[in-house]
Amino acid sequence: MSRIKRAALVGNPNAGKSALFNKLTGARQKIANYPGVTVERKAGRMILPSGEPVELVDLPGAYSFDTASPDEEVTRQIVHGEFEGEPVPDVLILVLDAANLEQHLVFAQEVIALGRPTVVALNMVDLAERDGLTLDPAALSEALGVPVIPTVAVRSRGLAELGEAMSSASQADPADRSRHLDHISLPERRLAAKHMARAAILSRSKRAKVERGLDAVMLNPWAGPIILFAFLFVVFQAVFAWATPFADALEAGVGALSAAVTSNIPDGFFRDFLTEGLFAGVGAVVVFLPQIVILFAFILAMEASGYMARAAFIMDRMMAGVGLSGRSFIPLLSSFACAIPGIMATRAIADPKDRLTTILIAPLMTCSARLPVYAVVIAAVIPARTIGAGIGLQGLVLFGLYIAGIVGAMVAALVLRRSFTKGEASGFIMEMPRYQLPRLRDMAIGLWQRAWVFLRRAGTIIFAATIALWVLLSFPKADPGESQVDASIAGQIGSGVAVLVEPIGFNRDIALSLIPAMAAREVAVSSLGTIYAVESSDEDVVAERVTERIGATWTLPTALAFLAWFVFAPQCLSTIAVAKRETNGWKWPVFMLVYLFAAAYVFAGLTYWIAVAAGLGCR
Ligand SMILES: Nc1nc2c(ncn2[C@@H]2O[C@H](COP(=O)(O)OP(=O)(O)OP(=O)(O)O)[C@@H](O)[C@H]2O)c(=O)[nH]1
Ligand SMILES: [Mg+2]
Repeated sequence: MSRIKRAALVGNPNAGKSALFNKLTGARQKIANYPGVTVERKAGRMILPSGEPVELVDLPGAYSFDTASPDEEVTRQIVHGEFEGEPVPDVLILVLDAANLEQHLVFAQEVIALGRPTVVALNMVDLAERDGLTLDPAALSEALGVPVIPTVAVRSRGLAELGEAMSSASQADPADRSRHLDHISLPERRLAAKHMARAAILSRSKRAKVERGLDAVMLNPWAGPIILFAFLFVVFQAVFAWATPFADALEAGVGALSAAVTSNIPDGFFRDFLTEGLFAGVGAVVVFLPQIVILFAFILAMEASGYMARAAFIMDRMMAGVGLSGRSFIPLLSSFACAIPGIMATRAIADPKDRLTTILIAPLMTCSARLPVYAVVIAAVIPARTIGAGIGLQGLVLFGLYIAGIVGAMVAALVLRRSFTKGEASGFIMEMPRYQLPRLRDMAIGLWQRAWVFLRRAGTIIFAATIALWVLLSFPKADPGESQVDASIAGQIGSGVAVLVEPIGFNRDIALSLIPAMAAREVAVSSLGTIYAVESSDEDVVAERVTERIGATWTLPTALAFLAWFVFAPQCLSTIAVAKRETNGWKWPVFMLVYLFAAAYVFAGLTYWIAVAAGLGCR
């Protein structure tokens, strides 16, 4: 008996490959309802019903083996056994969207023509049923010459049968598989797909399509953008309004812990480390967990429902205006979470210059690491009141900062496309995924993963950068009456840097916080927390909240300039590292650093001087 060692999931984008992969291996790969989610190979272990272990590889979706984009190239190489260090898979699991059969059968013929042991997972049969389709898997199997197993990946339906079919497929006689599907042209494949789909669909009820009605509104050239804009507006209102009670509770918790430490641990190095470094510093970032969770709840719902691809479609026209296509929109929207997956997602963009431009502007999209920075300053200097119709002023300012990032990105793209990455905008074709209600379980897992990422950052990079700063702030010890910050090594360095940033309205504390914040943006908040705690430790044992100190010591022009700085400043080492990897060298990441820092300096300066000129400087 021949044993299967390796199997690979292939198929069109958004067929449900990763959903199947997760169920078969117990992994938690990202799945979302738009094409181009998976951009690199991921391996996991599945156990066949016979007890045999198999290495299963999840691949990026592809439309054809005539590859256009870097992610499709990975799929082509692995399936053809050309991927370095990876033997050719023993069995291919060809995943088809049952509700989109005709389109998916075009690439399916190319896969089957390879003549390798293949099993078809006819996935999403639940959606096909919802659309009123009755399918005949046997007829499809007959037409394709390979076994066809109906599955519903997200409900684990059909998995055992799929496993059985994999075992027998690897044992089938190779002669059975020669279907002579190769050497036929694309138009011929399209025609054959049409016939096969017709034969496999037994009946099609005339059920009214909810989708079409919905899309008539969602994709309408007038209503579409208004709905998208309104949706984003609600998101940022919610980030402030809904999070407040939770954030307050967390803040009280951190305060109570700090107070408990102060009263139970004797005065000294260790106590200062806990209260000034850990609670005042790292704690100042952790309290933004509720905001992060709310933001991600919206992003995940947008991804799962199928609205993400609609948003890309709506934005395509505007993107074309700056020389990009709607293709760039999804990587850019992913960058709202974090620029790293955003930059990775550009692998789905075929045109190299489109892709490079998108990588270069991705850091301008407001990532979730900026949220604590924005939120802390907004809470400190913008009054928490409504400006009528229940619209919160703080949420409005936050929304404005996100818009500033988007506008900045568009202007940057416009300039880049006429200079460094010159070229025409390429066309945009994307299939619209079906609308689906987000599944609660998937949402919960997604939120948990994001919360965990945030907390892990707090416990690692933010912790390390803050503690390093705290140590530099604590030595040498100040003489009585002298400020500890002024006396410390960090204070000396801060005063040096302050000379550079004073023209744009930054004070010494800001200058000081910007240096460790090169590691990650949130470190600006934890650093300010630690700086203020060190400064106030004599009078006030329990650290004062950062927001109160900022409100009391910064002028409004300074606070606004600080916000403008963070719209542009590329303060994230990991983003630079990923940009280096994805562009194969240092040239573009260095370019990115230079242009973004220059923009940050200019715009922070402009903001400061305009605000001062407008008389906002008076308290
Ligand atoms: N209703 C239903 N939804 C499914 C099924 N399988 C997957 N989905 C959903 O379809 C969407 C796409 O699933 P993915 O697993 O990300 O698709 P993929 O083939 O990996 O897509 P790419 O990585 O872009 O190539 C997700 O929103 C899934 O939750 C299914 O059998 N039924
Ligand atoms: Mg996938």
